[in-house]
Amino acid sequence: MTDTHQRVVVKIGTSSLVLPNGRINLKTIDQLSFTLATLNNQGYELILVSSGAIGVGLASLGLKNRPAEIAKQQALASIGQAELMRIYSQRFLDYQTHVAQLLLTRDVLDFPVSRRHTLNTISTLLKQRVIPIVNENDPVSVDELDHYTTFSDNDELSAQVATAIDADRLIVLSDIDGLYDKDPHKFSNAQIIRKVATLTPEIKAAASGSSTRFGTGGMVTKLRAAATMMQAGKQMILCSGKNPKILFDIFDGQTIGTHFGK
Ligand SMILES: Nc1ncnc2c1ncn2[C@@H]1O[C@H](COP(=O)(O)OP(=O)(O)O)[C@@H](O)[C@H]1O
Ligand SMILES: N[C@@H](CCC(=O)OP(=O)(O)O)C(=O)O
Repeated sequence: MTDTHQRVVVKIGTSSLVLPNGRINLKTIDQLSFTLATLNNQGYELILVSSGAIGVGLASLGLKNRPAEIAKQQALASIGQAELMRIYSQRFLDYQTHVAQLLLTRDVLDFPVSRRHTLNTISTLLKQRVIPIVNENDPVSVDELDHYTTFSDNDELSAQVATAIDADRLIVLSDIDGLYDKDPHKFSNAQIIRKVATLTPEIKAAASGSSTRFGTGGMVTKLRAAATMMQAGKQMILCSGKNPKILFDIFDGQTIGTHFGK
């Protein structure tokens, strides 16, 4: 292994898991499973934070658009999460690798006892060379009065998990290959930024929301995740999730996408 980073969280967003026509992107899921299984065999400790419950729920029911009602979104998430895990389990088993599901809410990581149990579960899985697949527990997540259980989204969730388990780095696989000086889906002259050492006001001003149909937080939530990682003295890499085999190049030490932090 040429890379010194041993424990790594990989986050993949809905727009990489669902095709523009709303169907499941089996090619990406297969490449992701193959790549993570191979890296797991090489001795890296990997945690996958996967979005896609609602997107896969929509695909399963043949629906085109995300419903506005929260109850319908939560029902879709519970349908899609089961199907998503079925696909992951099947694909990973093709590569002789077991996966496990962890559905988290914010309070689970906020309260010391549940936090400790969750982290113990993750480290036990890692010792057994099982890859934990984490998502927010969308069907039960609520924000009301003083009871906050939701993460703002999975970019934040992945940074919270990465710092809690003391991962060396977080790799965010997105529908875009890095941070640009403005949204490349809106400006054809946008330029990629390869290295971000500090989150300056100019960098923050460059980031806007998602302009894709399935994405949620856009670059704003990715910068928040980067801030969490950098505050903890850790690195975040933002790169394209189109072909997750790109992870091999990153683990080989190549500079791909945008690197935040050290
Ligand atoms: N400065 C920027 N650089 C790159 N992408 C940006 C920027 N500002 C906004 N975006 C948008 O953020 C999107 C990625 O976020 P999102 O759609 O939530 O994807 P994901 O599902 O991968 O989390 C890009 O496709 C792009 O439209
Ligand atoms: N927990 C939700 C995903 C939330 C989310 O942050 O999505 P994304 O912006 O696509 O990473 C789901 O599984 O549908």
